[in-house]
Amino acid sequence: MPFEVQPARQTALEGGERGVDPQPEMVKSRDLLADSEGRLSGPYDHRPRHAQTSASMPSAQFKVNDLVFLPCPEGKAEEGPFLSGVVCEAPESGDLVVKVGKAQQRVPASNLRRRFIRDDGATCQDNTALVHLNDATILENLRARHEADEIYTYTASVLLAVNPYHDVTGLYGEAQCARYRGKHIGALPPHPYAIADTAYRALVRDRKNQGFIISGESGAGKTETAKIVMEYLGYVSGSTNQMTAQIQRRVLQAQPILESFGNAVTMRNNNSSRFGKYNSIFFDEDGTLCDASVTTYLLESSRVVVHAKRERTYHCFYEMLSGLPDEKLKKLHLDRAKLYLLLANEGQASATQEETSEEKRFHAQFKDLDLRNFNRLCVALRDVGFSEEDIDLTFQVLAGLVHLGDLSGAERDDDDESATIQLDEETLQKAAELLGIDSSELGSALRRRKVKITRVGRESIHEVPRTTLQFRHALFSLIKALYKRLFERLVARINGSFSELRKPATGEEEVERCQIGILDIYGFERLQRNSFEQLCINLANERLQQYFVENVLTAEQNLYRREGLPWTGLTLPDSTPVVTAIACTFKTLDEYSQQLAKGFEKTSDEGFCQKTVEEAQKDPQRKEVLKPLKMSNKRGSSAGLAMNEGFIVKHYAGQVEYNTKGWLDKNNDRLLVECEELICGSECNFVRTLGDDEKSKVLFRSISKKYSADLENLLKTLNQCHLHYIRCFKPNELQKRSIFNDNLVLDQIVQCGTIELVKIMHDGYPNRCVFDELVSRFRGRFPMSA
Ligand SMILES: Nc1ncnc2c1ncn2[C@@H]1O[C@H](COP(=O)(O)OP(=O)(O)OP(=O)(O)O)[C@@H](O)[C@H]1O
Repeated sequence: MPFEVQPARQTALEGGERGVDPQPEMVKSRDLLADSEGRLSGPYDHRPRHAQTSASMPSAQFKVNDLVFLPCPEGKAEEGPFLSGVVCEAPESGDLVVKVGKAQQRVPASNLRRRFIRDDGATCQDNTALVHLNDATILENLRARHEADEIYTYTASVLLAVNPYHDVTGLYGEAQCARYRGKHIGALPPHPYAIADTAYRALVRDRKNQGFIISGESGAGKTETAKIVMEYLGYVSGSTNQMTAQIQRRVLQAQPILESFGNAVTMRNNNSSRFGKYNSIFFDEDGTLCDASVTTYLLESSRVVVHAKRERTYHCFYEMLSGLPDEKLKKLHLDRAKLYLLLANEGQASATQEETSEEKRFHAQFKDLDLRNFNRLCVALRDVGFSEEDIDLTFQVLAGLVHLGDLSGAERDDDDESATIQLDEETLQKAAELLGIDSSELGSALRRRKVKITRVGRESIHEVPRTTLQFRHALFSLIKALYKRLFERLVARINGSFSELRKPATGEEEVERCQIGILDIYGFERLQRNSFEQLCINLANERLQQYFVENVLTAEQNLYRREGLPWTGLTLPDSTPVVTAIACTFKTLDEYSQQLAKGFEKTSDEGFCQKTVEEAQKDPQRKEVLKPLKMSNKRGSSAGLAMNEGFIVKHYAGQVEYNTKGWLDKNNDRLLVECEELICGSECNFVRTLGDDEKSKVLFRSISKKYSADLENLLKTLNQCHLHYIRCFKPNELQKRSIFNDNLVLDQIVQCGTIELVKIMHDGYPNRCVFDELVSRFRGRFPMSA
């Protein structure tokens, strides 16, 4: 190499015996981590060193008084995954004796992890700077930082964020943005502002697209972190003119709209995003914000009609009921105090008085928040350019859906083939009026279905009563389709509002723009009942995890090999078998959904499930990751499912049991023809535009195919960006501050590949620069002769 890049400063750890430090207690931590000028080593700021990262160490490597972690004995998991102790006896071979509290126990060396306590009690801002690197010390570091409200920690270039579940004073805002502006990573405590600043400077300097992948479980803090990043980008890109200021405001104001319509209270998060989103912010050649857009992915539309106990449907419904003034509610025939079926949990149609009171109490806790968020939503809608009429129409459609939902408790005497469903006429009228649909046509479409009968070569259409199940299916499909399209309409309006602000074309060539994309996508899900939506969500997580492995971990190892560095390599997780298994599952699902749409009576969810499992078992790779349900008894699996009602997928983040009931239908984007005709024929312009009047009367349009294609497009977009990763962690399931559940966090650390990342970054060369880039940046400073 003609120009050698010096690794960063050497630390005192360097050069010691591999993995053997001087007696930790006797060495000042400052000595260990300081360079020759006494500066503490921080992120990107240490030479490669080879600490032990795995638990398996020979006993000879331990000495008496060494601090260690040992795994918590089985059955005591609630105490956390590790116990801390100190070595009291270290024979050359055989088990060591470790003191834990007052007790002593014999432990094989391979079960021990080394521990180190700094004299000053300081934590590490970058996990790669930990003296001993293993899962237990990373966990300890994150816990100590979380306790001190230092919620951000680097792992080389990846930012880890542990949700504080409260507003940490002084952490954000303009003064903090100003502090981070123009500073190198590591100059200040870890922060999303620092990563955002790095991305922005790289965009301006190198004219290269930048991307943020923000990942983590539900409730880990992805959406909040995405907003923090956007806030910083808005700040740093300045508001030099009115248009920029307006775009900035709209980018930020789009978020409450998306949250009201796309987020809901779930068991894991009171503000859970039930869709994925990719926010793109465009900058012109001077780094001024000039445009923005948002792309959304697969809204969980089933939540509009069913949600579990102690969960809610989308916020906007409750916000509307809490916030609309009385006279507007009256016009929409809504009663603030009523518990509507759409807004209550699944069992409400037949709930006892006690259950209804409990449900009301559950909803009451969100009342004030709903009211505040209603006002926030209205301000945001106006800021983004919605007229008062548009806002009223949006609530009108929501109210129409609420009344439609109230029809869902209707029953029919299914023993009498000629009987039709008994619908409450007043409710039907209210729904029809608000949606601009003729109430008798609405009633008729819900009560009867059209059947094509061919006799002696002649086709005729007959109407037959729907069974209770068929009625509910038609009603729910109508509600889901209208809500999903309303959501898509809002997203389109938000995007349209950015283009309205864009500079009018001057006839000159469009300026070259670069973008920063921020991906906030639903985290891995393993619920009590996992359906089609969870498989889609988990596929996205598999693909993104694989992307991370390939683009960060594998790329890093390849670079070391190319540069001729001594590197033994790590075995990295490979998502390919799971991704292939899901792709094959979707293919089979499409075949079956298509057949169902065409009216093949024998096509069933069970048939699809059976074929999926059978096909997987024939393929040596797929059968390792997609398995039949484990039957705990003859009747069903542990979750009570029968053999052909589901399957198990072994994801990188754990094993998930999927329930395949209803998938053939869920996978079809086309609405029943009778219901589609109602929307397209509405007297209300706004509702009519929500119709899908595709002329080709195809009966099936695959949701899984569209979703997979969207996902691949997203990955292509990410491929064109320089990526920055933020991994969010959830410290407890209770959504409470100051609780750090070690087991829960350790699971997340392991699942997201942090251990491998730390190992690679720590043992490798965290500072590097491509030779050509270096030359071009510093050319001006070289002597003429160079
Ligand atoms: N940096 C933060 N500061 C304060 N509170 C936070 C922060 N990050 C998250 N929270 C709290 O945690 C809650 C959940 O965060 P968020 O909605 O961002 O999670 P998520 O990962 O996007 O979840 P989901 O996948 O369910 O949408 C927030 O409503 C907020 O109360």
